[in-house]
Amino acid sequence: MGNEQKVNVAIVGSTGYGGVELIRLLLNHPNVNIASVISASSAGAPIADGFPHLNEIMCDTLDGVNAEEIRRKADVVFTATPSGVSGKLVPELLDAGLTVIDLSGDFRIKDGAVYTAWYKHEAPQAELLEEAPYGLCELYADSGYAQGQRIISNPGCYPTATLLGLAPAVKAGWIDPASLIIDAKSGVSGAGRGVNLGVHYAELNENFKAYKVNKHQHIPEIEQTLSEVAGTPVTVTFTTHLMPMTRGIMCTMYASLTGNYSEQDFISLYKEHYAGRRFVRIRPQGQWPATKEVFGSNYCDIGFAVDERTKRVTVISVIDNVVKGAAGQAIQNLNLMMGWDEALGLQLTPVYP
Ligand SMILES: NC(=O)C1=CN([C@@H]2O[C@H](COP(=O)(O)OP(=O)(O)OC[C@H]3O[C@@H](n4cnc5c(N)ncnc54)[C@H](OP(=O)(O)O)[C@@H]3O)[C@@H](O)[C@H]2O)C=CC1
Ligand SMILES: CC(=O)N[C@@H](CCC(=O)OP(=O)(O)O)C(=O)O
Repeated sequence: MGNEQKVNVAIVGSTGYGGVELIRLLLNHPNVNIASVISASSAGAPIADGFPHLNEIMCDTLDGVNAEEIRRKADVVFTATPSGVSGKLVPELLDAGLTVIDLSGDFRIKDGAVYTAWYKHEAPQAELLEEAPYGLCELYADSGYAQGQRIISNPGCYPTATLLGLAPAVKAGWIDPASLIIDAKSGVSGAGRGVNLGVHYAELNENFKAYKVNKHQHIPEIEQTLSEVAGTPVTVTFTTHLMPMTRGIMCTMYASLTGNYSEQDFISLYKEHYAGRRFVRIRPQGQWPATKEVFGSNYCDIGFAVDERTKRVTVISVIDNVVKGAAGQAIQNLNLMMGWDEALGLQLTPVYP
């Protein structure tokens, strides 16, 4: 495809971890031209000044945040901006005629009051919350949710790993939705590029800590989708931990079985549920995924253990938070929105070792 036929995209928040990963992935996307990389704080500087790994790969200068200027250069814009920022910026971008894929939490929760209760700031307008489909590709692609949309809300990193790991069993009625416990761990890049004491090297190295216990903003996002899948309100116990590693999320999830289902039954159920979905890989019996096995890729790997003694199943789900949990899934959403193969630009083998 010649450059003139490619879709021109812009990235707001291109100096953050999500934005810079979008750059890495989109540079290899056959149908996309990165027309503008945008920064609120460093406009005018060459992007490679702050990111020397882009030297001689990307010579662009950072643009400022101006909806009309973005529209002059691009058709689609990724907003890899903090929650609260996206909620205010996205309406301006839509008014300028742009199509938006938002990576923040601002458009995921469909009830504005619930959003405000968890995120502690005002929700975007209700019409936009309703308009923006929740882009969890493997759960909704068959409904054609993305095609023709002018805004898609990209799921959160923890919800992606959790929902892909639990939805098929909840939908099949094999686990009691009242019994769900999710023990989640993330690498520190999940907290973004900003510096604070909690992510300081000396605080995190050789350490492992829980945070936001029962207060994490991803709880309502997880409950919203599981309730929809179960057809009944679902609440979850969800505990997040920080791991001394850069990338990766592992969710270890526990649920009570509603019948005598074996590990092999779970493997068959999930393989059927995700048939044709290339980014979900179901592990064979007795094999549980590790974060390194998806590092740098758009895969979500899932494994199971059934405990006949306790009548519970343990589901283990891993993703790379920056790829499947953010930039990779956002590109998957772009592909679906454009009617392209969902894997375009995303056929990445995990980095190993
Ligand atoms: N990191 C991850 O693993 C994941 C992140 N997300 C979500 O994606 C979004 C981006 O996350 P991440 O990249 O990690 O965050 P970072 O903190 O690394 O980057 C955020 C970027 O937003 C830009 N920004 C801040 N304020 C404004 C503003 N007022 N207007 C325009 N741009 C602004 C900043 O750059 P500058 O000042 O140069 O403009 C910065 O580059 C967040 O909403 C996050 O919650 C979702 C899933 C996973
Ligand atoms: C390790 C770490 O701090 N992770 C972040 C994930 C934030 C995120 O992705 O935020 P939204 O999806 O809500 O936009 C956290 O736990 O808050």
